[in-house]
Amino acid sequence: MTASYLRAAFADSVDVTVVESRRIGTIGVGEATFSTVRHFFDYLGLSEADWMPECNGTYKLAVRLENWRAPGTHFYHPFERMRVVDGVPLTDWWQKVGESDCFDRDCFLIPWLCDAKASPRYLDHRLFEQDFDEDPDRPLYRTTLAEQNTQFPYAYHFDASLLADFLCRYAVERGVRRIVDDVVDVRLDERGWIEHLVTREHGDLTGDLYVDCSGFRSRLLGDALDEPFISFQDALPNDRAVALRVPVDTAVEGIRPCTTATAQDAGWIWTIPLYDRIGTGYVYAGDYCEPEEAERVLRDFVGPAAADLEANHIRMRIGRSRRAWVNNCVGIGLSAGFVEPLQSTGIFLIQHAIEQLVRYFPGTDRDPVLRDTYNLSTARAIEGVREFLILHYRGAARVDNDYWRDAKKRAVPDDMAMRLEQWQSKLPDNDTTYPYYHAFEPYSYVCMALGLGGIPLRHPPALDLVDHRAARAELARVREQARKLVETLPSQVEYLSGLR
Ligand SMILES: Cc1cc2nc3c(=O)[nH]c(=O)nc-3n(C[C@H](O)[C@H](O)[C@H](O)COP(=O)(O)OP(=O)(O)OC[C@H]3O[C@@H](n4cnc5c(N)ncnc54)[C@H](O)[C@@H]3O)c2cc1C
Repeated sequence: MTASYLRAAFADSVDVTVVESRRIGTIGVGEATFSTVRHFFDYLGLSEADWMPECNGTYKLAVRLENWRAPGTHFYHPFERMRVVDGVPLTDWWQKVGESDCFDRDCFLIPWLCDAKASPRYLDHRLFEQDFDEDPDRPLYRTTLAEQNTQFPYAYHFDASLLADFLCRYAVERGVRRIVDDVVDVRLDERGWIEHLVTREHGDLTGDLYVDCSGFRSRLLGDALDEPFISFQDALPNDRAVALRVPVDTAVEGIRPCTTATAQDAGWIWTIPLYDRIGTGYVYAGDYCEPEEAERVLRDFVGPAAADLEANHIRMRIGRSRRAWVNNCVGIGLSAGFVEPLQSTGIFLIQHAIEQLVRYFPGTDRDPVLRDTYNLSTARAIEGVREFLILHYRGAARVDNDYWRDAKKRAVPDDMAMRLEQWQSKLPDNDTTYPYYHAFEPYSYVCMALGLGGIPLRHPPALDLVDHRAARAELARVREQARKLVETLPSQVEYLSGLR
C-alpha cells in the first residue's frame, strides 16, 4: 500500500524500493476495511472492476455485533451517518419516540440491506443512496452544524494475500523497484540515523528515508532504532488470534455485506465473507484462554466445514511505538502499532499514516517540525481507535465470566472516564467524543452505546418539551425507504457476478 501510494503521489520525483522477504510471510489476515479505504483506491486510479474480481472483493456496509449485550442479541454499526431532525440526531429522538427496540433498523437503512444480503449498487452501478438524496419531497427541517454530507456507505472485504499481489504488480508496473530478499542487519551512523540496510543476497541498500513495513517484528523502528513501545494491553487484553479460511458456495449461501463480530467467552470471532470463501478467526486474551481451547471454539463455531482446515495462530502486539517516525525511519502498519482487529482499523491506520507521510514528507532540510507533526497526528489516530475499542468491552452488557467482568474494571483514559459519564445523560455527540481524527464519528459511539446495552442511557429532557411529529415522520420514512431498497436492489452475489 505504501509503495503504490507514494508512487501515485510523487511519480518519478521519488524513487521507491520495496524489500520483501520470501522466507518471512505476511501476516495473512486483515480482510475487512473501513469506509475510508475507498479514497485509497480512488487515489491510485483503480475502479472496483479493476481490483475487486481479482481479490475476491465484496462490499461491507456495516459491522454486525452479535452476543455483546447477551447471547442471541445483535445490532449493526452501519457506515451511514445519523439523520438529524430539528437539530437533534434521530437516535436521540428514537430514545423518546422509537416504536421498536431496534435502534439500528429504526434509524438506519443499512441494517435492512445487510439482512437482505443486498448489494449497495444497482446493476447499472448506481449507488443506492442516490435514490433518496435527490428526493425533492424530502423536507429539510431546521438544520444545524451536526448535519453533514452523507458518509460513503461502504467499505470492502478482500483476500489480503491477493490484494498484496495486486498492489505489488500495480507498484512495479509504475516504476517501484522490488527486491525479494531478507534484511539481515540495519547499520546506523554516529547520529543514530539509518545509514544502510544489509540484505542477504543484494548487498547494502541505501536510501534517504526508510519505511519500516516489517510487521510485528518492527525490524527497523523497534529492533534497530530501539524506539520504546507503549502497550495498550492494560485496557485491551486480547493478544492472540487463531484464523481459518473456510470455503463456501456463495451462490447458494449469498453474501451478507457486513463483517460479523460475535462475542465469545474470552474475546470475539470475526466472520468476513469474501466472494469465494469466509475468513474467520477468534481474537482472544491469552490470560483467559489457551490456544488449543481457542481453536476448538473457533472450529465449533464454523462447524463441519472447518474439519480439514489448517489453523493460523497469531500473537498480537497491541499498542504503538512512542514515535512512529524516528530520524530517517517511518514505521507504517504493524511495525508502528496495532489496536486489535475489532472494527477493522489496521488498514485504516496504514492508509492514514501513508496520507500523513505524503502531507509531511521531508524536504532536504529534514525539518523536524514535519516529523513531529506526523508523529502527533498518527499517535492521536491510534489513541482514538483505542478509546473506541475500549468502549466495546466497557459498554457491553455481558458480565457472565471473569473476562467480561474484568473488562468493566480496567482503567480507561481520564478523558474517556468523563465521557462515559456524559453519555449516560445524553448520547455521544461532537462535544463528548474523542476530539482528534481517528475515523470514528459521534454516530459510531452512539451505535455502540445503544447496541452494547451496558451503559445506562436516557433521552435528553429537552425532548419532553418539544413537538416530535417531524421525528416520527422521519422514523417512518426510514422504514419506507428501506422497504423500497430491499425490493429493488440486486443481491450482492448477483451484482458481483456481473462485475466479473
Ligand atoms: C488477527 C489479525 C486480524 C486482523 N484483521 C484486520 C482486519 O480485518 N482489517 C484490517 O484493516 N486490519 C486487520 N489486521 C491488521 C492487518 O492485518 C495489518 O495491518 C496488515 O496486514 C498490514 O500488515 P503489515 O504489512 O504491517 O505486516 P505483515 O503483513 O506482517 O508484513 C510484513 C512484511 O515485512 C516483510 N519482512 C519482515 N521482516 C523482513 C526482513 N527482515 N527482511 C525483508 N522483509 C521482511 C515480510 O516479508 C512481509 O512482507 C489484522 C491483524 C491481525 C493480527
